[in-house]
Amino acid sequence: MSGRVEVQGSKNIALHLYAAAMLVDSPLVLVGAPAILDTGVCAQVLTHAGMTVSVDGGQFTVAPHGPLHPEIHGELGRQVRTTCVLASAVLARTGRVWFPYPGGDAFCARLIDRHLAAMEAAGATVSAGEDGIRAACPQGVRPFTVDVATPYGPSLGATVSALLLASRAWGRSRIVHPRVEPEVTETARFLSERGIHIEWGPQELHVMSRRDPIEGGAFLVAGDRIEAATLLMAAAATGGTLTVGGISCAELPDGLVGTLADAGVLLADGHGEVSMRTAGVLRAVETATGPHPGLPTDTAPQLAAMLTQARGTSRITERIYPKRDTHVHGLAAFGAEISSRGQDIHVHGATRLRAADVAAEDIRAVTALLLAALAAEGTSTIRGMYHLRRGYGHLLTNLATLGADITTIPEARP
Ligand SMILES: CC(=O)N[C@H]1[C@@H](OP(=O)(O)OP(=O)(O)OC[C@H]2O[C@@H](n3ccc(=O)[nH]c3=O)[C@H](O)[C@@H]2O)O[C@H](CO)[C@@H](O)[C@@H]1O
Ligand SMILES: C=C(OP(=O)(O)O)C(=O)O
Repeated sequence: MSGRVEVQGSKNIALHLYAAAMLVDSPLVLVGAPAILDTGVCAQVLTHAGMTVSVDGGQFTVAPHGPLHPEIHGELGRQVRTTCVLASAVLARTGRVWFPYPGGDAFCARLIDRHLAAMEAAGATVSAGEDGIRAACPQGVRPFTVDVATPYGPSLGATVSALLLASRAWGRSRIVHPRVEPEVTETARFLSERGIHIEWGPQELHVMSRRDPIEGGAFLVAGDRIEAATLLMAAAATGGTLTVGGISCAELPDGLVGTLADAGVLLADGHGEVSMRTAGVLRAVETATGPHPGLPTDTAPQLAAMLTQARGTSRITERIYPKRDTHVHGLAAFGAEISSRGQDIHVHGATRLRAADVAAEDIRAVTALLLAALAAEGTSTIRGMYHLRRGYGHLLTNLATLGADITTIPEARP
């Protein structure tokens, strides 16, 4: 598959900005909002909380009017991962909130204790029930110190929750062991541009907020580095060449660029685009996911699919989640020599994949299976497109532009 395509705005950056949007006191437009199911769900969450929201042509427009309803809608909140971050914004604004347990991909336990610790540190009494969690601080949130480290490294989501709480805590707050991922730095840039003073130390983040209104204005959502990685790997797995617009090499994490280079996938920076070619047959790699700028955990399933076409035995070690391997049995159905043991996934190649009928359980697993189907001989059927639509707006159209022949069949939602 070869050609030129554009990535849309980043799913995971946009999802955190939708939460930050609940802090503004005047209209805000997020430009480049991805056309994904999660964007629609967040728009409804904000509407339920009392904001006026419209989503049109990549513009997510939000206007506050009056006090917020202190609740994240139960059914909606259970559909996205950033529920605690959305709840932190409501708590920061109203001094109370009820929210359901988060949704998102269920590839393993995804704990939320650090989000709750940030709420408690900001003065809230937090009580967890069967259906959801209530947090209340009738006097409003106050400046605080919270450590967002977990056994798997600092939490990205909890860092953003703490940032949002600190932005309305009127004083100086400290976030210890923050996660420095683009989702965090872009949310911090959004807040800084709106008058929240943020200082980055080696192990700490200091946030100074004053009682001034937080103005909306406009903010551009950065390109989706995970979608770009998915497209690059799809082209590499099928022996093609590709140019991806809407992103630059500087936005691709070093761990991703280095792993691709080791596999023989060479990238070159253009003007706001990345070009890719392969240096002969793909080679096996030994790599591990890790904090930014390491190899993102959200690219590991697609990488496993690409490595089925690489000569030798590859090893991908997962360091963010204890186990993220729901793609492994699906790839094996295509004839891939792949196994999962503890945090390691081994792939032996190069394998001539054969068409398969498979079902995917989460967003990156579904794209890994799609990559395998494109590299395989024959026509495959992949179920679970709901997961794809949750995070990719026009991946199928992009793949078709590059030469894939894909037909979508309506299926019931899980
Ligand atoms: C640091 C990192 O790579 N984060 C990834 C994580 O973000 P997300 O924000 O969803 O997850 P976190 O960074 O919060 O979680 C990372 C790890 O910490 C644990 N944890 C988290 C919060 C908490 O309160 N307690 C706790 O123990 C989680 O179970 C997980 O093992 O998943 C997203 C979707 O795959 C990815 O886009 C992010 O890149
Ligand atoms: C797991 C992911 O998403 P979520 O956190 O929304 O489930 C992902 O983006 O790879």
